[in-house]
Amino acid sequence: MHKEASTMRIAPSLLSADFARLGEEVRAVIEAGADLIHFDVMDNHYVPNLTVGPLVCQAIKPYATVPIDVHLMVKPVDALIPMFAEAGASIISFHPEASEHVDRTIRLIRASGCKAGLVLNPATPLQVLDHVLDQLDLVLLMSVNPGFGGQSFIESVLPKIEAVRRRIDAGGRDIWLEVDGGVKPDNAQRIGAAGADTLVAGSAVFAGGRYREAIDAIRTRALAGCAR
Ligand SMILES: O=C(CO)[C@@H](O)[C@H](O)COP(=O)(O)O
Ligand SMILES: [Fe+2]
Repeated sequence: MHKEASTMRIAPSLLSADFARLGEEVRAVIEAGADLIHFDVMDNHYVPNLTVGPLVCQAIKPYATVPIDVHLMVKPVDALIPMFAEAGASIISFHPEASEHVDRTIRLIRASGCKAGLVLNPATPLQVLDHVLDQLDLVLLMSVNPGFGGQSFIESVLPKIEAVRRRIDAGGRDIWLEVDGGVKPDNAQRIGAAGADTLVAGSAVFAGGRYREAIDAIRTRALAGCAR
């Protein structure tokens, strides 16, 4: 299935939420129109930062009436997959550099009942998709180097989004194309025009405190880009 112009999912990243009130934050962004909850897991090994694990995913699950989109920035990755599936993840994405056997890790995610995503850093070549794209439910393109919220969007990722969109459309399967890092109302139109259908936004949603305004602005501008 090719991208429909009306599809633009917004996934607020909890990395910029108030961690003392995570359940309420999850509820608030869903009420404000979030389609997914993006849950960033960092291990201070694959990336130089440390966040949260399956226990916290399990704790927010009762508040999450939309799918939890787990972004694993951990190495090694396989042992955590069944734990996150058990904790309520709907989508689990990982970085190919963090797995010795990418095909096996994708199969593990799907066998655990979750949708599988592969995450490409800004400098990761598209060739990593070559033999696995038809097994994926989602491709996540990083538009910052992973590890921190609040960084600036790396413009050179735009042609990469276009290239992945072409590959997905050529394959004819419904694979989501998610973009993560530095997404703001200001650049959402260009990201939508390049072919993304799912946008992660952390600081842009949580920093201003006006969740609905921020989510609506990102979605409206991204959809305007699709319509061009
Ligand atoms: O995975 C990551 C960072 O590694 C992201 O999900 C960020 O948390 C997004 O935050 P903003 O760039 O939107 O502030
Ligand atoms: Fe992320």
